[in-house]
Amino acid sequence: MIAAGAKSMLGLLIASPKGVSDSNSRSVGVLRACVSMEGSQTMSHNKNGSIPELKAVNGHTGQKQGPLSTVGNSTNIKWHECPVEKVDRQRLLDQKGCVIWVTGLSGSGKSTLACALNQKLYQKGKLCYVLDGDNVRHGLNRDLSFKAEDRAENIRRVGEVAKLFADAGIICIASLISPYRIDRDACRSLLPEGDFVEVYMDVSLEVCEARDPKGLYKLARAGKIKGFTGIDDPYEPPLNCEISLGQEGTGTSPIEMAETVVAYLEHKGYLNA
Ligand SMILES: Nc1ncnc2c1ncn2[C@@H]1O[C@H](COP(=O)(O)OS(=O)(=O)O)[C@@H](OP(=O)(O)O)[C@H]1O
Ligand SMILES: Nc1ncnc2c1ncn2[C@@H]1O[C@H](COP(=O)(O)OP(=O)(O)O)[C@@H](O)[C@H]1O
Repeated sequence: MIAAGAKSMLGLLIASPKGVSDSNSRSVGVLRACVSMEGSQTMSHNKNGSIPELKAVNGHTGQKQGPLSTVGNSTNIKWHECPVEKVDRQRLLDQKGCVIWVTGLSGSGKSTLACALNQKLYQKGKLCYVLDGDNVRHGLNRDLSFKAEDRAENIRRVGEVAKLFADAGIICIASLISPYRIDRDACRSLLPEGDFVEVYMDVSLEVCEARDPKGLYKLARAGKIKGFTGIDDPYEPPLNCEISLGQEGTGTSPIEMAETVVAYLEHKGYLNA
């Protein structure tokens, strides 16, 4: 996709996470598309074979704007603006950054859908990243248990990370049980209207329990796992999600479900800048 001139270089660099939500719940940028060109070398990208012009070139590498703020326990902080903005990254990628939030019981098919969707979008040349609950608990969230406040913190962190990916212009697929409505709604409120797409895996407990691919329901029923979602811990289904999958009469294979989500994204204009 990227044809670089001999001495040109394009990198997606992860900058230090300075971002916090301001009062407008503005998207935060920590992924910066950095372009370095030497001499007359040029880089080509996108359909026209050229790097899109920056929306606003202000001749400096960044500046701190606005008054000092206090956000949570962080005092005397200032927002740092960069000349490369979300809109520029989106034009580079020819897509719009957003969060596909997949919620449902354990065994409802969240991870399977996330991977099938990632694959479909990849085949369309779209950049995605999957944040899977199980996987994120291997690293960033390894300090969290399954008690209610830790699940809330799990969702909050993944919501913030997903917001950063969306700000990077990436289609971020977050697949977590995320059992509590209030936590999912808090993640929704971090993003601009429309950029949070809640996908509910509407698969009954009976079906999930019959699948039981990890044997966890069996352990929970035997009392060997306490506080298991659906057994002795609650799951609150969404009231107003964008997409509901898994009901009788709709395409229920992972591929059909992924196609439903792709069609939604296409219809809403997320697959073009
Ligand atoms: N008590 C309890 N309740 C529910 N799930 C449990 C529990 N203990 C371990 N697991 C395993 O952890 C996976 C869910 O992690 P999540 O981060 O998605 O959960 S949550 O959103 O914080 O509720 C979940 O993975 P999935 O089956 O992919 O959903 C389980 O394998
Ligand atoms: N659409 C589907 N139809 C039938 N079985 C599915 C479907 N999606 C996933 N599965 C199966 O259900 C089990 C749980 O899927 P998984 O994606 O791991 O769920 P979750 O991430 O919600 O725990 C796996 O054995 C998987 O092969």
